[in-house]
Amino acid sequence: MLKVEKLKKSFAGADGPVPVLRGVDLSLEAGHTLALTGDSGSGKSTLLHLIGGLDTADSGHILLDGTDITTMDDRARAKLRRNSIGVIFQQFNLIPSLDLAANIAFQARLAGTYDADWTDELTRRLGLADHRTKYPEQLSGGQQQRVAIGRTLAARPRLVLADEPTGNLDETSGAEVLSLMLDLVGDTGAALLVVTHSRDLASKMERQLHLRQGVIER
Ligand SMILES: Nc1ncnc2c1ncn2[C@@H]1O[C@H](COP(=O)(O)OP(=O)(O)OP(=O)(O)O)[C@@H](O)[C@H]1O
Repeated sequence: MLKVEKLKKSFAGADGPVPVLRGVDLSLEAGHTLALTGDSGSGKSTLLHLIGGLDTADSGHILLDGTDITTMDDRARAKLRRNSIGVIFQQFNLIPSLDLAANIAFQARLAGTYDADWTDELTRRLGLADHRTKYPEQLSGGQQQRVAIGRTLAARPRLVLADEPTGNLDETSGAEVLSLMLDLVGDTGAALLVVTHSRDLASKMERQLHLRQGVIER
């Protein structure tokens, strides 16, 4: 479902462009999970942003179910992002003026895929049912992380991209949230790509790839 080919990306530096991704190749099938590890600054988040359509590559291809998103215009990419790709950021990005229930429903409503039963089930399974009317600032970090996961999965994306999804949680709640995320992703048949520093988290994914010096280590 996801195929990345010869992907390159540089950022402007004081002495000219600094290459971050030097030709990344990877693939991920529907219903499967993949961990991407690599040293700090190796380009993991950059790669995730490109796959998520949040930034554009210098060259190479990103195929989502056969459609090349690198050749799409901004509007088409935004639509694809809304309808097919779910991104879970480290910093939650919840909407402060919306309560928990509205935050969880937000993306699904935008995508036109809101399903009240599925959203209720997600809210319950994420252990958030008693907090529906609370606002983000009234929630703990772990609860906010679970809302961010719920919001993404409520829209039933085909591809879920997660950047350190348990980075702000202690070990026990991190493990709980991860196993819940794997169950929920399994239930929706989505593909999951997780960027992480944690070997433990990476080992819970079916496959692990390591990014080093701008390429996937073989
Ligand atoms: N918008 C930007 N402009 C300039 N340089 C950038 C930009 N985004 C990232 N970089 C640089 O690209 C490199 C890779 O950054 P990236 O955030 O992708 O790494 P990472 O592997 O996710 O790191 P970490 O594990 O620390 O989060 C870094 O050297 C960073 O400074």
